[in-house]
Amino acid sequence: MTDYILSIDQGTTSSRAILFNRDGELCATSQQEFPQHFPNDGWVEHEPDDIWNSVLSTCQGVIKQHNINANQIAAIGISNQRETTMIWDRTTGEPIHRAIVWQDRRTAATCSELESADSKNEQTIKDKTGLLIDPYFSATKISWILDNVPGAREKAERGELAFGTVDTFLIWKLTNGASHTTDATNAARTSLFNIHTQQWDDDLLALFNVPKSILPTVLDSSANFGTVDPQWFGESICIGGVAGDQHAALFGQACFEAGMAKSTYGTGCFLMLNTGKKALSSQNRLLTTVAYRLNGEVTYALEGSIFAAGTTIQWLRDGLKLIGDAKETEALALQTPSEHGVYLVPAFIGLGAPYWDPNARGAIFGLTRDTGIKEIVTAGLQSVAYQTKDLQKAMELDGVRPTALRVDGGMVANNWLMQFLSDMLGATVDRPTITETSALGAAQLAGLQVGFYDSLSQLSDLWQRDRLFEPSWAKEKRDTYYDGWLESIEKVKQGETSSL
Ligand SMILES: Nc1ncnc2c1ncn2[C@@H]1O[C@H](COP(=O)(O)OP(=O)(O)O)[C@@H](O)[C@H]1O
Ligand SMILES: O=P(O)(O)OC[C@H](O)CO
Repeated sequence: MTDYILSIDQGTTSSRAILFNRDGELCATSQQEFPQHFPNDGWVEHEPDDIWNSVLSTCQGVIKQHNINANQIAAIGISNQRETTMIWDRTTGEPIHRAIVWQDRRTAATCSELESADSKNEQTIKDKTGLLIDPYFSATKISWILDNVPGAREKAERGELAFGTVDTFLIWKLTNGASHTTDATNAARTSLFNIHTQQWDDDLLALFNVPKSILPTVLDSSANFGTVDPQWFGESICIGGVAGDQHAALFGQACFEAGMAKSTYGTGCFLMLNTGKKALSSQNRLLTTVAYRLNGEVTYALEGSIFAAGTTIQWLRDGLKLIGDAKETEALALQTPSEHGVYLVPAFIGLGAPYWDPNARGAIFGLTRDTGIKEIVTAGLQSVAYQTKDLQKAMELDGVRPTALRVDGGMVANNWLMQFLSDMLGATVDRPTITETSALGAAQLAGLQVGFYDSLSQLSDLWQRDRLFEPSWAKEKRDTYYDGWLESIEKVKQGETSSL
């Protein structure tokens, strides 16, 4: 009897393995952080071996911890940090460069050149991929590796190299090189995939100078991605579900109806709204993306991507040493007078949606002689809610308003922040019992593939509320707070970007 799904959640700062049972209950979890490398200003890299070893040991860890045999695992699901780019040798399996992480800004100049080379480029990319021109996405990272690792481009032209986002790399490793695949959600974040035709796009490959031979095969999010080599867990297990972590979280939050939205507060913050079978094109610099693809049928989403959420708390802890633990932020915020007037704009690596300004940098405004640790920490928490408000406003300008906002990620444990978020949005904020929704979504996608589950409505029924936060502020109060944020944003912007 196979009783479990093993879910891998490979995130930006840590890898997690979680065992779920048929009822979607979390049975065991193991997590391992790994080093971040910052070799140059704005560069962020991961060592592929660190990613692989942390995934392997956390998977082996949960199997041992829950004292099960690997033959009790029906399938494996993978949810992963998106856009992060790896290229390896097809024969040896050796990466030819460290992974270039989604946060990395080294290709900012390449992106500006692409924009100025031809005014049509931005529109072409937007029409085909739903994305903007930004170093965030994989395409310019791939080209950078091919141009900067000696001999790489020639090898790629000869078909000797393989590209993958983290999902593809893990599938390759787990199957011992037998499967070079990805799913439609991950492909949709490369800038090379046409989200309407669901094909790698020759025009985009030419524009970004990427040879087709290095690309993986794109499958549904629930599909047979290959069989895990028995050397890793002692059994052959099917990899049945794969999705980028934000897409997996939308799925794990059971946002299956158009209008339903989730917002994940981890390292960054990503708000995704299900738009159904319609790929809604934003006029306010939000992204159009594949929510998930099942049986060849695509469900689309509108996404707002914020680069700094939990990162801000980590910076307050590790950089400024104002706190010893992220949990302390809640008690400090509770002690802070509400009219403190401090705004912290965490544009550490520029601003993401809806501003998309890679050159903006962070700042703290409104300091007085009274300002202390608690005001700065509170302003850090509030910046997360203000940025979500920016996304809500952009969505409203695009004519959509989430019917429900379900939240997840490490930061949602903070009740003060969730209440402030609800007050700032003027909307209810719904927190589920399982906040490991990326892992849950990947497990459910895998479970659908192997018959563990048979319908989306069955999965909807498994979703359970922990707590609903309701807005308590009058509009005037909300506007006063938010206006101060918008003024602060205007002061840090460097480029010609959108204004809200
Ligand atoms: N109680 C809390 N209040 C505020 N932030 C928190 C709290 N607990 C955790 N965090 C922040 O949440 C982040 C971790 O969330 P997680 O979803 O695990 O991130 P990721 O998957 O991106 O690595 C960290 O940046 C941490 O600082
Ligand atoms: O690792 P996370 O959870 O911060 O997610 C990263 C995103 O997928 C980047 O697009």
